[in-house]
Amino acid sequence: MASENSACKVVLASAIARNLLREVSESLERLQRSPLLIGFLANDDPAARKYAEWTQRTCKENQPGSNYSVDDPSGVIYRLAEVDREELENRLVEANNDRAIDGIIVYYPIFNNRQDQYLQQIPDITKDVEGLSHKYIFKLYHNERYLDQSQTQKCILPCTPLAIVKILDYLGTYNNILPFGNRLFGRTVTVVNRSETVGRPLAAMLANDGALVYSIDVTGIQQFSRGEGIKKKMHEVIERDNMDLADCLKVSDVVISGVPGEAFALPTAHLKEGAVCVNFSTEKVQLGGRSEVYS
Ligand SMILES: NC(=O)C1=CN([C@@H]2O[C@H](COP(=O)(O)OP(=O)(O)OC[C@H]3O[C@@H](n4cnc5c(N)ncnc54)[C@H](O)[C@@H]3O)[C@@H](O)[C@H]2O)C=CC1
Ligand SMILES: Nc1nc(=O)c2c([nH]1)NC[C@@H]1CN(c3ccc(C(=O)N[C@@H](CCC(=O)O)C(=O)O)cc3)C=[N+]21
Repeated sequence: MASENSACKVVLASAIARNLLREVSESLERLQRSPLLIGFLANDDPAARKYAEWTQRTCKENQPGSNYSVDDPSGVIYRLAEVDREELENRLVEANNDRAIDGIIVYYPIFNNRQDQYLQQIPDITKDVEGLSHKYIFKLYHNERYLDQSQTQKCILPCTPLAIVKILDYLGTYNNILPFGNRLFGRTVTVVNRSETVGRPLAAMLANDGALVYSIDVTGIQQFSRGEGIKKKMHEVIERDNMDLADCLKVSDVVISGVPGEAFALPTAHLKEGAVCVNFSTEKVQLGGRSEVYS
């Protein structure tokens, strides 16, 4: 977050991503063959098309070495499938049965109604790269990190909440003296957004990691936490009708915003000294502003 205050530091996500991309290419090199990711585009949504282009670009950037070629790819191979939305369900079933396909991504919205939730459940869980299968979502909320008893298969987490976790880990918000799964103990976080794709899973993940989280949306404030001394196995949610955004900011070590549109203003005067601020919205956050902007 930019400021003339010299104690402030702006950190770009690209610097954080560099280390992670190295990890990705190292693990790709250990594979017997390059994984194939198929992206299904079945709408005219410009944001979805952009996201499909970004997926393709990221796959190319993850080629080990610089001599990537379509004929000799080594890394993640990406195939874009532009399909009619009425055909999508059958194409997904085919992709599930096709042993050459390792990962499936579907660009939403398709029908922009509950049929999209139905479609989310079609990709096989072993190919669902976005973690949209109900089993993954259930495990996220229930703080179960593995698919199997012997803990060999980690659950897939939604990418934007996971990216924010990685950012906070890089910045030292995770206390690595504590055991994994409890490393946010003692931290207070405000998340301004409670969408089903980002804000709500993020609040749950941070609370499951031990944080006290204030989750803010247009309807009000909820507290996500594992209770006093993080004694509970998974987070619980309590309505916090008595609090406003300023109350949350004053006690938060971390503030995460993701409000769509350009109008949202973060009342920076209420920020705690040394607070870490992350914005995942496509639009910039206005700085300053009144404390009751969320309502
Ligand atoms: N960087 C990334 O990877 C991603 C970025 N985005 C961006 O993040 C933003 C949000 O995306 P979604 O969560 O999908 O949007 P959404 O529209 O589904 O949800 C918006 C959330 O913000 C809350 N909200 C809206 N105005 C508010 C206000 N004034 N005060 C407090 N809460 C308010 C709503 O109640 C809702 O919980 C968009 O700009 C989107 O483009 C979304 C997904 C990934
Ligand atoms: N199954 C599915 N999953 C999605 O995650 C999904 C989707 N369908 N359909 C389309 C929307 C749109 N979307 C965005 C991703 C990044 C930014 C974003 O903000 N990106 C960065 C830049 C990213 C870059 O340049 O690599 C930015 O604009 O600053 C916004 C929006 C995800 N979507």
